[in-house]
Amino acid sequence: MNSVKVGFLGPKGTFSNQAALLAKPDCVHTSLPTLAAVVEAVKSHQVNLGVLPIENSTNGSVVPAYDLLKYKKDIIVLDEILVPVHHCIIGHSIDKANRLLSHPQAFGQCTKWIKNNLPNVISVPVNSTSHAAELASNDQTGSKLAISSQFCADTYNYKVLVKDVEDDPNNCTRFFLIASRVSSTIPTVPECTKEKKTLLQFTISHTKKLNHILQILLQENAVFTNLVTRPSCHNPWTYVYFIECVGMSQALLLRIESVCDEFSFMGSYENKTTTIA
Ligand SMILES: O=C(O)C(=O)C[C@]1(C(=O)O)C=C[C@@H](O)C=C1
Repeated sequence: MNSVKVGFLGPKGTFSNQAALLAKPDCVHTSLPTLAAVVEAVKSHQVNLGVLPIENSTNGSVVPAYDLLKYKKDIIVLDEILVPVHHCIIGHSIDKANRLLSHPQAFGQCTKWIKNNLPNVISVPVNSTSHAAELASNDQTGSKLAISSQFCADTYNYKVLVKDVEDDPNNCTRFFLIASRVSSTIPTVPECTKEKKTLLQFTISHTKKLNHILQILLQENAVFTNLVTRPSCHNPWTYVYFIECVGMSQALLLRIESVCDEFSFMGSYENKTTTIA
């Protein structure tokens, strides 16, 4: 066990906990109550690393995670971690239930099962799948169910009523492994190379500059793997852009930066999702 601390959205038993164990099995894993607490713990060096759910293959971008990365020049992404996500129903009784608890992302990944099996049950969003499982398992009235994981059920010996309720059996969530850009214990300035995936964050003075940036990427055969926009929160209908692409180079970074108002190279890491054929 090494002394490097990895923060994750807890309590223990979340998919974020699984991501931390997958990425850094020999580190100290620190449970935190919210995604904001994970980012803050990294920034304040309470932990050396953090895992942040960023995108699900069924439900799309984890918007709160992107909003936590907005304008954060002191956070760097060191890696992406893919966790297969199989949801189960935890609780005491399907028939008595009138509330279904889980993380909001989980509801969006289990829409078919919920519609077919619990059409009249009220979905109640809570901070994480393991918190949901704790509430449902401790509810003696039997009125609460949770969407959570077998990992969580095994961790606390909770009762699993139904397995694999996700819409897509290939359901998978992508996590960023984040660190403080100014870290004494972690090498945090990954080299930007053509083979790796690179994450950039920027703002532009006019949307037509996005065309220019796309043209620059096209000229250099860089391949887009993801593009997310979030409101700038400075002026209506202006955005912070997060782009990931393979084939970035230092020279390309400088050309893109010259077009942007604000620009941040947020990290470069092994591409685990996109075949660049
Ligand atoms: O609640 C958890 O178990 C989490 O780790 C969060 C989270 C997410 O934010 O997407 C992670 C993976 C799943 O997609 C469901 C929820």
